[in-house]
Amino acid sequence: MTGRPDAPQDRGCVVGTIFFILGLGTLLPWNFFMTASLYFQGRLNSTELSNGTAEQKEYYFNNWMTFLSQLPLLLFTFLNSFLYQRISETIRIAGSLVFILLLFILTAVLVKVDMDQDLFFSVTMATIWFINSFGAVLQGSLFGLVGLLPLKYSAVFMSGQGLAGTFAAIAMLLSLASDVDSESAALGYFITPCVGTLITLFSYLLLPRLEFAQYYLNRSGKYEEGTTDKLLNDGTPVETLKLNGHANGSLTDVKPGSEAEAEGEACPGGTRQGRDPAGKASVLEVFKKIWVMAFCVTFVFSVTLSVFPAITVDVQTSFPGKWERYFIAVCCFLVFNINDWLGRTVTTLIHWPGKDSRLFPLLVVSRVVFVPLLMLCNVQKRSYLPVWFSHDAAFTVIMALFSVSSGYFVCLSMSYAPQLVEPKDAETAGALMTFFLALGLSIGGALSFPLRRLV
Ligand SMILES: O=c1[nH]cnc2c1ncn2[C@@H]1O[C@H](CO)[C@@H](O)[C@H]1O
Repeated sequence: MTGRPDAPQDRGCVVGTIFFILGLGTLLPWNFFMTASLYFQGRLNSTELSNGTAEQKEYYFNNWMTFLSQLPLLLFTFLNSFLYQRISETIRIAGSLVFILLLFILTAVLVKVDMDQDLFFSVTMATIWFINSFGAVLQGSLFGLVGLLPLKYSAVFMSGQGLAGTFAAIAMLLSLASDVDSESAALGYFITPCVGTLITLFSYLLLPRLEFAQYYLNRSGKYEEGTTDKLLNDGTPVETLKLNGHANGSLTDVKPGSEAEAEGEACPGGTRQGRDPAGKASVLEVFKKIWVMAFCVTFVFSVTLSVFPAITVDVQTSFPGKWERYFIAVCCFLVFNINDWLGRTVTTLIHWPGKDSRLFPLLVVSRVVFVPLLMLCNVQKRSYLPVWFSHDAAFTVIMALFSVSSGYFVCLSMSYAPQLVEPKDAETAGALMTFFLALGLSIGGALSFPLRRLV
């Protein structure tokens, strides 16, 4: 670690905490929305009387939800990689958060509104599409932003994302244990993300006021054109950190200079560079430098989503009785999310294998063994495969290793990628990696259908 004499410190880890909240805030809403799928299905599957005969219409809610969440995620993370420079970062991030907030308020209000099933289905599907479109722009932009900070911050951001899943799993468990009706549970599932999104929005707006964030986030010159570029482009330490105002005025009153000691971590490229849009590498050039990490994140998520949750939710406990009710919530969702979070969080301390190591992609590919291992657990109903691991403990151990490794390798891939390019291209690298993350989620989700049939 090389100290930089002119780098301000992240006093009290405020910037770290903000990025943790931003991570949490990007995934919390959608995780809660998915947890409420029983409420949606309950509203859609009640029997309706039409032409005098009772009729139950099949909406294939889960399939549509998967499709209409993955498609905009792929589309908008892809578009964001190319177009992010054309729309100001504040608009992309704050704007997405505001729309996500409004969509959740709408969903919460609809809990209390009686509605024709077809209309309810259409409104819900449109909501799913828009939440994920804005979520994609939000994530792509934040991964770009966090790539400009030292490596540790990517890990902190992803750790926040991991905690979102754990919260959703705990909420699921609480609602199971407390026997609340599906309407009240749904209200809780939609109001919590409203509050979460508001906190996230305020945290984001605080960022430009912090010296540490200004120092790193302005290195790419995203807040200003012209003068600062020339000031910073020569790569020599700058005594006075002179920053222009944010394009929309939110970055002002920067205290000149920094008396702080080095934060203890080097910035990605070691030299400060200003932003010169014309000097940025093309998306293809950036891809050529980060393709190994892009492959890794895609592969890790493809393996993870190919069995979780589609196959693991069908595992049955070897201890019938009261435990049966909680088994999936605990051993599938809680175990996955806690360990996924742990795996992400340790990368704030451990970075092994290194970003150029061949062992890294090798370990990522070797995670494929978890697919047969989980298929050989007590998945019911099954047609072809034998049960090798019928005991709950065996399933839990396999799940724990599967999810720790998922979180660990995803987090390292996402953190390493911006370090493989010049600082001016770190934002493009982060945005592009978000697309590959989404690609992994989609490939995994698609593979889960044939794999489930193979069990
Ligand atoms: O939109 C997303 N962005 C980033 N990670 C996601 C997203 N959706 C799901 N996961 C991640 O996929 C794994 C299984 O659910 C979890 O690690 C979760 O955090």
